[in-house]
Parts: sequence; C-alpha cells; structure tokens
Amino acid sequence: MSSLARHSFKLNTGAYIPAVGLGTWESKPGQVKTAVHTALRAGYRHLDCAAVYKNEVEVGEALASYTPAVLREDLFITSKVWATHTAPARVLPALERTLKDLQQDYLDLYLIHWPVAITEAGSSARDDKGMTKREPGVSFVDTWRAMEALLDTGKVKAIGVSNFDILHLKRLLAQCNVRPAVNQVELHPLFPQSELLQFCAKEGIHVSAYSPLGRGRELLEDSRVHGVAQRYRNDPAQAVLSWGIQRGTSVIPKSVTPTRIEDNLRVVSLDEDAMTSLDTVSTGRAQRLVEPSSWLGFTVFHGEGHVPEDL
Ligand SMILES: NC(=O)C1=CN([C@@H]2O[C@H](COP(=O)(O)OP(=O)(O)OC[C@H]3O[C@@H](n4cnc5c(N)ncnc54)[C@H](OP(=O)(O)O)[C@@H]3O)[C@@H](O)[C@H]2O)C=CC1
Ligand SMILES: O=C[C@H](O)[C@@H](O)[C@@H](O)[C@H](O)C(=O)O
Repeated sequence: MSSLARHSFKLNTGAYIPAVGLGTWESKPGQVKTAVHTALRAGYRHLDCAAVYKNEVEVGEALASYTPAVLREDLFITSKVWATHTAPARVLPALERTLKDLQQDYLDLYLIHWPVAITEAGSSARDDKGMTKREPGVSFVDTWRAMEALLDTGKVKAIGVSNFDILHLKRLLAQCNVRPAVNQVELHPLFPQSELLQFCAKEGIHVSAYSPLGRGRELLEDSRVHGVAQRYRNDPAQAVLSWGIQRGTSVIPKSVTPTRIEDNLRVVSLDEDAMTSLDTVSTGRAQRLVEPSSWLGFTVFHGEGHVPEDL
C-alpha cells in the first residue's frame, strides 16, 4: 500500500474519508465477500455500498467474519438511499434495513443515491408514456430534510448526495440546514467534471469519484494513460486513480479480482506533466458512462440549464 493510498480527505464534519475505497456495484453474491476480505487484508478501510446493489447482506457477513477484526472506528462505510425510498417517511426505514444488512450500528456516510424519487415499485412501474413512475410531490429537498433528521439518531455520522450537478446543489444549498459533506459523482479522465469539482471545493463539499477507472473499459486502453503508467512503472488503473486522488477526490474502484484489489492501492504522486497529460484525455470526447436516463426513463441531468421544478 503506497503512502498516497494511506491519505485521507477532511470532510466538513471534521471526519476523514480515506482516499481509496472499495466499490461494490455489480460485485456478485459469492464474490463480494472474498473481495471485501481481500480489500481489508490489503489495507482498505473504506467501503462504498448501496441498498440497490443487492449485496449488502454479504458485505455485512464479510465485515462480521473478517479476522483479525478491524476496529469499527478505523472503517469508513458509505451507503445510499435508493430512489424508491426517498419519500421522507421511507428514509429512516431504508437506513435501518441497510444497517441490519451490513451488521452495523452506524454508517460513516449516507447519501441520496440520485436526485429523484420514484415509486416503490421502482423502475418496472411505468406511466402511460412509458416513463418510470415518479413519486408525486417529493423533491430531493424533502428527502434532504429526512436525511438531516438522521444525524440526531446517531445512526449516520455524515450525510451527502450523489449524482448532483451544480444546479441541484445550488437549490439544495439555498434550502438546507446541514450542508452535504460529500457529493459522489462519476469522475475519471474521460469525464473530469472540472466545473463541478471547483464548485464543490468552493462550497466545502468533498467529491468522491465513482467509476474512477472508467468502468474498466476504453479509458484503460488510452495511449496517454499508458504513457503515464509506463513512466511510473505502474499500470493504467493506478495512473488514473492517482490522477483522481491528486485532484482532491477520493476514489472508489470496484474489483472482485484479488490482484486488482491490491494493485488499486498502489497509487503514486504524479508530476505536473503527467497530470496535464491525463487532463487532456477527455478533450473533444468527454463522456458519461453511467446514464440514469436508461432506467429512470427521464432526464435527471439538464443540458438546457435548469433542474426540472418537480425533481
Ligand atoms: N453513486 C452512484 O450512482 C454510483 C456509484 N458507483 C460506485 O463506484 C464504484 C466503482 O465504479 P464502477 O462503475 O464499478 O467502475 P470502476 O471504474 O471502478 O471499474 C470497475 C471495472 O474495472 C475492472 N477493474 C478493477 N480494477 C482494475 C484494474 N486494476 N485493472 C483493470 N481493470 C480493473 C473491474 O473488473 P473486476 O471486478 O472483474 O476486477 C470492473 O469491471 C461502484 O462499484 C460503486 O461502488 C458506481 C456507479 C454509480
Ligand atoms: O450506483 C450505481 C448506479 O447508480 C446504479 O445503482 C444504477 O444505475 C442501478 O444500476 C439501477 O438499477 O438503476
């Protein structure tokens, strides 16, 4: 484990989030327990979970069965309330279910997964236009009020958001009592989110980079990524994770492959040339890889410059 991998970022709550966490989306039952054990053994202390990943029970089993046990205060565990449970009355029950599944008394960070509420039946329920059914009258600001109330229960140490753009954040910041500690968003050299990053820095919101490896696809084949990796005698994944941390974001790469889980901790400090080279990877071809519209059936993001009033 490199010294950069041991780094943590201070949140606006005063707590620290470790620079590298293990992602668990699409980590299949039967694989995620071994992945969590491998990660803890390698030195990871930060896990990124979500109810919708449908594997929190197994992550919980992994945490409970790991020996020698890691002190709870040395772990940083994140989970997220799914869009079907963002109606205010459903938020606490959703958290309690996640805590039970993960076998935890509290989370270090609980996030609103997407800035939208859909009906409990979720993405299979369609309206007459074929769109996912929205939860009527629930905005993400309403959900946030319920998130704020969780802090008094002691069951979460910090609250935050995920998949929020600048306009979502502006609306939330204008109305919140507690500012989000974290915004977890897609971020990698093909989708660097520089404007959002600057906005969050100015507002004291830590950014956590999801899909930091570009989902393990063409980003890792890019010639500039390979160039930086060769210079530092590491592999493409380590180069892009290093870039993410050096930009001030925590990174949460997912892997169920033991050697990759270990390798993803070998992040290094990059010089200015290497950073500039990776900064140019997105030029003329920036792309989002996790598209909500395919499953939500409507636009959460808003090229037109406004957030729909009813989100
Ligand atoms: N808040 C949100 O809406 C979202 C949050 N997330 C979070 O972020 C995490 C990471 O994002 P994710 O979308 O999974 O994508 P990542 O960018 O982390 O890429 C994961 C893919 O890369 C492969 N991989 C891992 N390490 C290496 C390596 N060293 N070399 C080559 N390939 C590698 C993995 O394969 P293998 O496992 O087979 O080794 C997997 O196919 C998620 O798991 C989840 O926790 C992700 C998306 C949305
Ligand atoms: O966190 C990861 C992503 O947001 C992911 O959870 C969703 O896109 C999910 O696959 C879904 O079922 O809609």
